[in-house]
Amino acid sequence: MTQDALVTAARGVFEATGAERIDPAYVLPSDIPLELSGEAVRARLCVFSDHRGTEMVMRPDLTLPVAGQEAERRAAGGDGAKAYTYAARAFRLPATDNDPMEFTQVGFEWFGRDRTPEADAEAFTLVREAVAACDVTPTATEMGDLSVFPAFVDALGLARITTDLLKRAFRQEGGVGELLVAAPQAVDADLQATLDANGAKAAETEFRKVLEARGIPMIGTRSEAEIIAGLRGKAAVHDAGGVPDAARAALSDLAEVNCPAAQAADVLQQIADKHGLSSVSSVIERIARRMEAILAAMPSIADEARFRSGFGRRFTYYDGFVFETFGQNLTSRQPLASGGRYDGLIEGLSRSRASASGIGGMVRPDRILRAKGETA
Ligand SMILES: N[C@@H](Cc1c[nH]c[nH+]1)C(=O)O
Repeated sequence: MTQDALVTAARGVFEATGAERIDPAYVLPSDIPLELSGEAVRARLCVFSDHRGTEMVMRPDLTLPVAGQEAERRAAGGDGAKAYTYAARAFRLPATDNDPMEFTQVGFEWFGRDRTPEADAEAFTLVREAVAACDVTPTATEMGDLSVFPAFVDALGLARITTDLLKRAFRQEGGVGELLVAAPQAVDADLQATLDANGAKAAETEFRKVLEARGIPMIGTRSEAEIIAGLRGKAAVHDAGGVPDAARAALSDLAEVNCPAAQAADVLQQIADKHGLSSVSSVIERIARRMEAILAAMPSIADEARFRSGFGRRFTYYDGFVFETFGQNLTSRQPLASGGRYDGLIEGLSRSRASASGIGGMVRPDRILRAKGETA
């Protein structure tokens, strides 16, 4: 199959559901993708300035502009359940030699449907139908659920600042490992003025002085405000003597979860029982029901899918089920299909003028071609 034939095949699967075709804005103000992409994607955004010097960005995926358009529609009074489908170009700076800067994603986004585990399963199996229509054999699937870590943290009953810090750290590259050491390091002395500064602007000024004194340029993908918030949290946790032992033990067990997806609910339940965290049971129940529905529709997935507690940070907008599917000739950073749930995105993009559940998924025909050992 040529790449065009793959696009047609995948698109046919999504259009057969009755979803509306959409081709939203190519160019977005950069603040939206900057906030909502995880660090891995953020570093790869194609950014430029318009005539006023405002930073703009080429859409790094379709979920963001489709959700942006849907947020506008809902903020203007539109409602109901909506399903969209696209076969459209997205843009990211290549992470490897053989990755293109511009590529096609064929996918769908559903808004305003019930937030059920059965809907998660339906979205997953629809993506897999598109993969099957492309006649490629997946080699592996990774699953995760971004509501698990926050639920465990909440169940631990920690001080608010520690809870916030842990949740934020989970979303960042490197994860929470650094926070789970027994005796956390104090924040360096030269950063004290930043911590003591009054107000965000003053803190940023102090922070820039430290960077200058140390000769460090701001080249990372985290903003100054984010770094300072992280420093504040770390200092507070250090002052409090670190994350309490019982919480560290529970979160360390959680961080290690990497098992066949069909066992995920049981494995998580054992950790919850061991550490006496009964309030996570509804999240676990949801994972069990979702997997049951996926297995009922696709029994063969049992051998292919794994569940990892730390999985799913590529986009910050995900807040529930997430998955990626891989094939031959692709690295672990090059899924040929992926998707997930983002129930908070419409509310975020509309600045709370609207809210609606969201879930979607897509396939990448260029990678499917590679997985099949064919060239464009
Ligand atoms: N936009 C995601 C895939 C997705 C679609 N809908 C939900 N998730 C990506 O590019 O990886």
